[in-house]
Amino acid sequence: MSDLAIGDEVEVEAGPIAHGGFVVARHEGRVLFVRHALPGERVRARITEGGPGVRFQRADAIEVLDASSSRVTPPCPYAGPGLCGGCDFQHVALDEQRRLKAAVVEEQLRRLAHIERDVVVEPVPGDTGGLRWRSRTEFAVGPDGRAGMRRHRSHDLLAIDDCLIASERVVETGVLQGNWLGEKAVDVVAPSEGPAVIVRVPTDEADAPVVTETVAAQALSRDFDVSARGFWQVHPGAAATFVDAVIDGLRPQPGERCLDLYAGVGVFASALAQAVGENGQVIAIESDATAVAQARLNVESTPWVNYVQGRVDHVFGVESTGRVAGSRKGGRRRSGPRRPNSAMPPSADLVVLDPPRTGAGKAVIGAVAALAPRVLAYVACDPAALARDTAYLVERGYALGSLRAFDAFPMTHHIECVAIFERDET
Ligand SMILES: C[S@@+](CC[C@H](N)C(=O)[O-])C[C@H]1O[C@@H](n2cnc3c(N)ncnc32)[C@H](O)[C@@H]1O
Repeated sequence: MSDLAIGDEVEVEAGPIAHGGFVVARHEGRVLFVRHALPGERVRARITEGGPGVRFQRADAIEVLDASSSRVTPPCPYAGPGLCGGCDFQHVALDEQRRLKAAVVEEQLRRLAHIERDVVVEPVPGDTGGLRWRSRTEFAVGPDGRAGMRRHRSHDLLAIDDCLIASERVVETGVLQGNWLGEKAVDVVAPSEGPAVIVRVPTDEADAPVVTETVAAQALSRDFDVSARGFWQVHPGAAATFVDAVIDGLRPQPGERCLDLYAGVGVFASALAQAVGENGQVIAIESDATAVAQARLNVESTPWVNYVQGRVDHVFGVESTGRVAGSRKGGRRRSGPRRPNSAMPPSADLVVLDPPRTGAGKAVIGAVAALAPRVLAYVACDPAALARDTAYLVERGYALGSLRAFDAFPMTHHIECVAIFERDET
């Protein structure tokens, strides 16, 4: 067993890409998760986390001894070992970033759901070389009041004078030149319409303005109001792309009953409402009170959408195990019987699930499957959560149909998938 300590340096051969954007390497039997390396490269890696006796350690590739042909000079001067914790793929050619992300989705599906699938990662329409796409960026504030980025897995602040993935409109607010002394962070939002806004976090968070975001999808073309601190896809092309992928996969018919779970301000609920018409029904569930208040206004013109505020597991009358997004660190969900909310129907034709990174979980998947929908669309920002929930859906008699993967977060390891599940009639 290796007894490497933090700060030690070793020469290693970089193996395959892993979930989280690291490559897997081995040193004297110990697994190293190495940042800033590419599969097949020989690198000098410095241990950054984990000491003797742990199962794996983290490391950063501080020198490339034998480079991959897919390696490029990072466009951003703040990307690299020990620097900004944001972008971890700036050293990778854009096409190869997408191949690596595809490999991660394939590997998670194989390992956690026992499904073999070739995945192709598509660019989001309108993407310009993977830079200047981020319409919402939260900057940390240092003790001197300057806004910047945190170093990887650290509270240390890196002062920056530009962020190449942030939209020009975000940077042009002057946020990086301002003095934000006394704030924990500043959030800058460049909505589809109106000027970019700066929100101080957390002092006047409660006063975050409402901004307008426009979705120009084939399935839907309209504006949505959303709090500047609320959830909205950060790539300007993403919301419309996901709406179209979901509607293409579900093929809603007039009069159908749909559920939109983890519904945010109503982007999928609204597209479903339009597709099923006034003889149909959409029940949308969202836990965040501000998002629900905005959603009710956003879907006002389609009164056949019923918004229910609450946690999806509680509304279904089940209790998920595991950590809840936003709960105390390490907190566990209580277990015990609950009653489903009276708004819950006995059956549904179509279901959209768009959970946070933790996924929906076995209990929610079980409750959804019990409604026997003919098709489900699962919008996933974490391939491991998608693969786990896929396994639960397969156990409940659903088969994975189409799977589309989108590069909605270029220059980072993150990816978004839209998976379609149909009842397995075989
Ligand atoms: C990935 S976002 C999707 C929002 C929306 N579908 C969209 O595309 O704009 C996940 C949403 O789930 C909400 N959420 C998180 N945990 C939840 C839970 N347990 N029950 C209901 N909503 C939850 C969040 O507030 C957030 O709005």
